[in-house]
Amino acid sequence: MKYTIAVIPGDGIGPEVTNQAKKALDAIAEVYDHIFLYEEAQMGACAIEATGNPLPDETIKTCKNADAILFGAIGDPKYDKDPSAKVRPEQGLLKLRQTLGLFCNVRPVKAYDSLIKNSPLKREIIKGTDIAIFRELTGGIYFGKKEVSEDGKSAFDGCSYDVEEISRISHLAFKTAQTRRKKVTLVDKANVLETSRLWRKTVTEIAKQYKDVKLEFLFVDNAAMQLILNPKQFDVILTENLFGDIISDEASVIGGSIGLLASSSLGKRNALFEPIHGSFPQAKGKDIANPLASILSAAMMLEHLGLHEEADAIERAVEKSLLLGITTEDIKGKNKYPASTSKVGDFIADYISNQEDSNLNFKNIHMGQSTII
Ligand SMILES: NC(=O)C1=CN([C@@H]2O[C@H](COP(=O)(O)OP(=O)(O)OC[C@H]3O[C@@H](n4cnc5c(N)ncnc54)[C@H](O)[C@@H]3O)[C@@H](O)[C@H]2O)C=CC1
Ligand SMILES: CC(C)CC(=O)C(=O)O
Ligand SMILES: [Mg+2]
Repeated sequence: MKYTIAVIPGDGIGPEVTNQAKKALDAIAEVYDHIFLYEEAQMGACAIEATGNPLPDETIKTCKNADAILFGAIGDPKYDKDPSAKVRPEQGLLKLRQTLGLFCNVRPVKAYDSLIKNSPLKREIIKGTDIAIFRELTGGIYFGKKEVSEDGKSAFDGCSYDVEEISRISHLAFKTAQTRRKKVTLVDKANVLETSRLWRKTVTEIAKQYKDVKLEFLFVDNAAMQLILNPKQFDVILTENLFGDIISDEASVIGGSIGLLASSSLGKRNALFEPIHGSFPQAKGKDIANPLASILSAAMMLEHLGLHEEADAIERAVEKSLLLGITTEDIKGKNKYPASTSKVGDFIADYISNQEDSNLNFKNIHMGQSTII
């Protein structure tokens, strides 16, 4: 089959990690006889430099016409250091999510057995953790009215949600829970916020349609603590935009690194796949960033396209790389011969191409010094 994939590499490490995801997809295309047509588009700081606009119309058009969108990351210190900048890379991403109506951001978090021994968290606490975070992506405070007073001495960010915005993601969260361990935890701040009280009321009503799913509530401050103390209590976490953004970065510690966490952003017509991390500018051009979150985002994209076997093939390759220690320094540490970004990508692609060959000798897979089997 032929698929058109809009690719938005973005800024910082975005292009490097997206290139590795494309290597994995190219290997899949070869093994499973597909054609992936990549249509590259600009967004973020690079788009501001080139056009003055963080989300050019051309990018929106490319995304709308594609079967799926693969995105790297945006963001640049030039804008982070300048609070008065009126045009910012992040506006591009927010506008794309809003324009395409990508309201449901799914962020899976799992503890890989092969990484648990190196975790700062206790083995018995994280072993077996498997959480799906459902983060609302086009509402809440990120999209509310913003104001700065004329004298610059006060600022305002409004947060609003309506029943429809809460309902559509909640149904997806409950349906997913039905295929998993049948539990949804709504994370909110309903002891303080009106928007959170609307979430509780709406989700409680919706839960009546999913009687086989248990619904629990946690305040976000407690949820942040519970994630570290007892992450196995969670199956599906359902939450609003800001809370989901924050607790998913926290939850990535359970997974071993933020460089491992992939996500899908789903709308009615379009779907975008991206790592949860940002543009990690300190690593730009150094070939040290972990590409696995981007590669696993490509796997989520294949799953979305109905290519289940192909998605599994990528996941198996990722698990193998973790098992063999063919990993970047965020997982391995700087002093233990970490593999570079591109070497990890090469390994994943080679493994996909050759995994049917049970006699594959991993020592020969272009890993140079990082081959330690
Ligand atoms: N979806 C997106 O495009 C996002 C963009 N950003 C933007 O990214 C820029 C940097 O933001 P930060 O807060 O520093 O977040 P970040 O996620 O880029 O980096 C935070 C830390 O996570 C680690 N990290 C991130 N990605 C990694 C990878 N692939 N491999 C290994 N380690 C990794 C690094 O230790 C890094 O210092 C900012 O301009 C921000 O606005 C931030 C979050 C999401
Ligand atoms: C860069 C922001 C717009 C959002 C963010 O941090 C995220 O989606 O993870
Ligand atoms: Mg974030």
